[in-house]
Amino acid sequence: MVTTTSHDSNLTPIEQAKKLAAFACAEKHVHNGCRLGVGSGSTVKYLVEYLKNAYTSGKLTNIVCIPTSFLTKQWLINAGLPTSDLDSYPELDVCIDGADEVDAQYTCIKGGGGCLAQEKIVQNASKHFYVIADHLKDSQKLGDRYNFIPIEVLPFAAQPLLRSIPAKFGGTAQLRDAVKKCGPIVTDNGNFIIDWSFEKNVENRNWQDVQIKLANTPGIVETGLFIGVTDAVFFAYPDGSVKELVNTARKSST
Ligand SMILES: O=C(CO)[C@H](O)[C@H](O)COP(=O)(O)O
Repeated sequence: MVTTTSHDSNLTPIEQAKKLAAFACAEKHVHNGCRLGVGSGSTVKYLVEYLKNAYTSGKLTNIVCIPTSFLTKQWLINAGLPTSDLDSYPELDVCIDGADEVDAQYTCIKGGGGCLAQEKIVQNASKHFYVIADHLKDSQKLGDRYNFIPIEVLPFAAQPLLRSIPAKFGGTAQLRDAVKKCGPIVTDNGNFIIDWSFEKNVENRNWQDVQIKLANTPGIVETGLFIGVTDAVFFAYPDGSVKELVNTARKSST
């Protein structure tokens, strides 16, 4: 029996929404033979559930999954899904990932789970990028829903960057602390995360310009800003509805 239904009455409304978004997106955009980038985070866990069901039932065949984090890799392996890496599959068809916030221009903040560098690398290797999210991540303007931009930095550069990022761009910056470890979070790449709380009252901020300046700063590995790369977002609501918002600007450029 194919069990790709997404309804689960044991889930809270918000978890149910995450699951609905993941299932609806995968149902539409993951095809047989797909080389699939698999994002990170609690919404992606439902994507892995969908893939496991569809793959073991024979509904999906010949797929290969490329994880964006250590934890996603473990989930994929435990689910018995064919799992590989960018060394073997440097070009992917589709990447599906969660987000912390998506604005009206489809710009995303990612990295709440600290996996932003590998997520961006896998997204960049993929022809299409789809975001799955519950409705709480849907915003008009970055900052309406989420408070900071995660930035992965080399540990060697962390202290100067904690001063220079707010000095150049405003707001405040802090090193992300691990919960059960005495010290900062260490990413899958051995780096630290600076959470930059940007000022919310800046009108028409040019995020592309901010991204370019941050990316050109020595010691910054990557930022959680995903600009101009999202083909569509699947937002799901606790009432069971799912909206696919297609980025028409992106469609005409691909
Ligand atoms: O970017 C991410 C991890 O680095 C996640 O996709 C983002 O934080 C959303 O996570 P969740 O689905 O748990 O809300």
